[in-house]
Amino acid sequence: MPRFAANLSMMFTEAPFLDRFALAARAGFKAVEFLFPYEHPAAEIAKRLADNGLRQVLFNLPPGDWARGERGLAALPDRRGEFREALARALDYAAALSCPRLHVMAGLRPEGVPHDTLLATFAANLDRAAEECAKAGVKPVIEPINHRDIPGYFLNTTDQAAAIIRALGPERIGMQFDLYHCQVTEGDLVRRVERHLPLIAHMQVADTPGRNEPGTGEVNWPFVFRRIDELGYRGWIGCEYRPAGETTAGLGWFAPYRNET
Ligand SMILES: O=C(O)[C@H](O)C(=O)CO
Ligand SMILES: [Mg+2]
Repeated sequence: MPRFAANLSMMFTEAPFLDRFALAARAGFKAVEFLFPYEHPAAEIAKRLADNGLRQVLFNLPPGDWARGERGLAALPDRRGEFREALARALDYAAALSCPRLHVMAGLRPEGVPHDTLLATFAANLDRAAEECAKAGVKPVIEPINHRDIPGYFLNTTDQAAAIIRALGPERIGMQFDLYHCQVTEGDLVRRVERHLPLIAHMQVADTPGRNEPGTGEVNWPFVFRRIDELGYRGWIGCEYRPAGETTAGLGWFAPYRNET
């Protein structure tokens, strides 16, 4: 059965961030992910994880100035120093939280910079991240993101991500396969999971078109989850969705999987 992790950046937002760990545990989750932990001391988050019997399965490197619209640094040639600092900071938190995956966000395509320059920067930064992460027992992951949610994001399709991962080594870099983004950009979900399965190191889910919980939109999730299980995927699926209403009221979809996490 698939294993689901609560995304504490998008779920349980009825409560302050540090209180969401207990709510996720009470709802039956055994693992969590979120976007960014950096507003809180790592020790504080580690305590919440321990107190609630939760595993941390993923979070993101610092993305630049998120409030100003920045969405990652890794493909930006003039931000390489900042990327190195972001990587070091993320690895400090990953050690404190025993987190096995770090999402390396590529960033938005700057005007007038050739694609090959961005790609070479992304590859060089990922190569460095893979080296540093390997020493810490962490796997960096990259995620294709649809251009409706993040116009201009550098990494957009699963094939683009797969080519980068294969060039750098799938044992060093993994794919963060967000089923929501794949449905928006490419569709053909199950065939794309089958195609990229050897490269997939983390998954995320939200229904389309609203990015709400599974069962609120157009995808037959019981079929997709059953196929993912049949394919032998044993990683985590992060619930990176905006609850349509109160979080626990929307967890009916999770009931068949609750004991698996
Ligand atoms: O938005 C997403 O799907 C990504 O997972 C993310 O980390 C932030 O953009
Ligand atoms: Mg995602």
